[in-house]
Amino acid sequence: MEDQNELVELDIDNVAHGGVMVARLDGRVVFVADAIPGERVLARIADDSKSSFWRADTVEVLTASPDRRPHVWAAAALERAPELRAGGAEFGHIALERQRSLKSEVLTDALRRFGGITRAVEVEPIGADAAHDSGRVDSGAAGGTRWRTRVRLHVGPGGRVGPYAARSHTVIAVDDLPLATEAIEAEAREVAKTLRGDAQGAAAVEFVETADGELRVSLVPAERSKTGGRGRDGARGAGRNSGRGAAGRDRRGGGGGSSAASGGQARPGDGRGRSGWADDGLADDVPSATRARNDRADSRATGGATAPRASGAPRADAPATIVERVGEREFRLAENGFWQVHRDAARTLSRAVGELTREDLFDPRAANHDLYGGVGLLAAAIGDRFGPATRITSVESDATATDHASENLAEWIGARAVTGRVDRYLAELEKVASSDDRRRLQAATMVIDPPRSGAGKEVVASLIRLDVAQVVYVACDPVAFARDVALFREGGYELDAVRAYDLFPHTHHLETIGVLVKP
Ligand SMILES: C[S@@+](CC[C@H](N)C(=O)[O-])C[C@H]1O[C@@H](n2cnc3c(N)ncnc32)[C@H](O)[C@@H]1O
Repeated sequence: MEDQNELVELDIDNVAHGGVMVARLDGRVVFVADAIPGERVLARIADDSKSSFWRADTVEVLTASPDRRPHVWAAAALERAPELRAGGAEFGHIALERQRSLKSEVLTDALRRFGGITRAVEVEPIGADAAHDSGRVDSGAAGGTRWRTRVRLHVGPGGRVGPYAARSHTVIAVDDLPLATEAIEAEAREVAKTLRGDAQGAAAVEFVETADGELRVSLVPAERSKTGGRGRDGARGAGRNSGRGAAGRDRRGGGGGSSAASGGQARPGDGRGRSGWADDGLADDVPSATRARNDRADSRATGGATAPRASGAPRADAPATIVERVGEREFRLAENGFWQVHRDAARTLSRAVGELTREDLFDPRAANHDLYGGVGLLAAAIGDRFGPATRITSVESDATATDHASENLAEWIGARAVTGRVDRYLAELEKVASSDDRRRLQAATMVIDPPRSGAGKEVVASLIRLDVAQVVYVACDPVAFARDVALFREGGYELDAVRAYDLFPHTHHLETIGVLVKP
């Protein structure tokens, strides 16, 4: 029997959820990183502690897939020792089209195993990667790069700034950040130089570039970084010093983590692991010390690259408000607030939600909701699609986001934003709803965009009991989505339209939108 660190030859069978591939060794499942189905690889056993499955890292490709490409990020390539490969681009060695077909297999498999539905769903490219299909010119570079407008890097020993290595918390040095916007990459380079030797007590650095090119940088203090920042689930965490440019600002990521939960049996991880800048860092509660820095004009003057600047004046605790844009519409949000990571994601999701919501089931005067609403992005998409008379309530656990949602939705007189946990909000609604309320809820469209763990039993059960007309479900985890779909099906709903988007190229992540209706 092989041991950890032993080299084995493996034939790669298929893809698992979580960015790893499946091989078998003496009948045991082995989850293999940096491989492609159809390949034969030499792999090093990295974890043999579980009886049901092992993990391994590819060290050499013996028979290459025709879809193998030079890794989009040298820091994550096979040429590096597995423990020094950057995390957060676990599909970067695969042709983009094949990446999408692998994601499609994962979604299709999840729907079949967990949702009881046989339906193949294509994963569609977005932004510049879709431009050749649509004829539309989008921002960002093609080839799945330069889309990440939110990045978290970590500070290691000696003030080394970099991503975590894949599947570990080792901070590794990198020369570039090809998935990040060019401005973030340039800024990260400067910040890394500044912090080298004097990390200023920071454990992480978080970067945001807004739609208007404003760059915000935050230092996350060591004492608070362990509580994380905010992932897709919006969990609160780290405090930080924040400001525009060179050291002081933050945000979350959509891609990320060496997640897993392969098609239902053995699982290579918990699906929310952290790796590299894909670890969704989003911090809160910013104390003091801002570094004022490049604004858009500065960025332009320097071709997007921004020079470092010494720390500026201290600032108040409250995070600054930034502006993001979807088409002509502006969204105000806290600099550390949730916003989609890919520069074209907000637009893609807004459009998809508008298009997929069933018009025949939509009643503008019903008790429509945008659950897990953030700053109101999807409520606005519904308002834009169905007009000024649209009634819609956004429910969001983050009070600052709710305040911003109220502002962002101000043009719809029937729109309001509520701070609360969705499960509690719905439970209360069930308790207090009058018969008129119940009729309005029965006619309602519920947009739900929960964290990676999904809406879960309680929320789905409430929506079923409220007997709502349709649920437009935006999901960043295909397995959690499929599980919730199964619950809806048990409650008499069926999955109507479903589409999926490659919002996180070169990672294993994908976004799915499904509409659930009563047949
Ligand atoms: C995936 S984001 C979606 C936000 C928004 N729909 C968008 O696209 O910008 C999920 C949001 O849910 C919030 N959230 C997480 N758990 C929640 C809960 N149990 N109840 C209410 N909101 C929650 C987070 O703060 C975050 O803003």
